[in-house]
Amino acid sequence: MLGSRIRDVPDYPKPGIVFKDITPLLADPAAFRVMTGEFARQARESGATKVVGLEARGFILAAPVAVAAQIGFIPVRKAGKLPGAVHAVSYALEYGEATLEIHRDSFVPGDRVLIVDDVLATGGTAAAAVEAIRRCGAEPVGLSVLMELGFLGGRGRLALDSPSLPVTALLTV
Ligand SMILES: O=P(O)(O)OC[C@H]1O[C@H](OP(=O)(O)OP(=O)(O)O)[C@H](O)[C@@H]1O
Ligand SMILES: Nc1ncnc2[nH]cnc12
Repeated sequence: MLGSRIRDVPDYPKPGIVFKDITPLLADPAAFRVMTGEFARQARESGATKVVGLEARGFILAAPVAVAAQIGFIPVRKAGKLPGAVHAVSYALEYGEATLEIHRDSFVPGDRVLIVDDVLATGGTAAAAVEAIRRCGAEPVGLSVLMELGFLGGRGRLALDSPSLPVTALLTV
């Protein structure tokens, strides 16, 4: 049901990339509710005390999870968007390079953090988020994504740095 709401867009944003467009899913309230409920269940089962969303599509998915699971939402933003003191991590993703940032004071001691995003491709973005959270002194307890592009090896890449981090995908291609 969720898979039928994701649209393939060939050659976007670059030739050779098949872009997984989640906007049809976001426009379908039943599908959005199913997805949010599944992520919220994972948040509860992992004992997460915070949900991190990755700008920009990750924000849309993670914010309702935080509300449903009744835990705080923490934004990881692209460089230059957060007003406070930040930790910054640069990384490569399937179709480019970027720097993400997180407020240094995002967490309290003992916080357990579930990262929520739409797509796990090469794993560069997720690995950078894990590093940023750790630099803040908090513990990542899971990565939950809507769709994993298995052929790009993101899960294996994450396992190199974080062998015990549970990675859960609602859909895998
Ligand atoms: O596994 P990777 O190869 O790192 O790719 C996955 C990331 O790529 C996309 O983010 P993008 O930077 O395009 O941001 P957006 O949400 O602002 O479109 C997607 O939302 C993931 O965060
Ligand atoms: N193929 C893809 N589709 C959508 N988002 C992505 N992020 C990285 N690769 C992607």
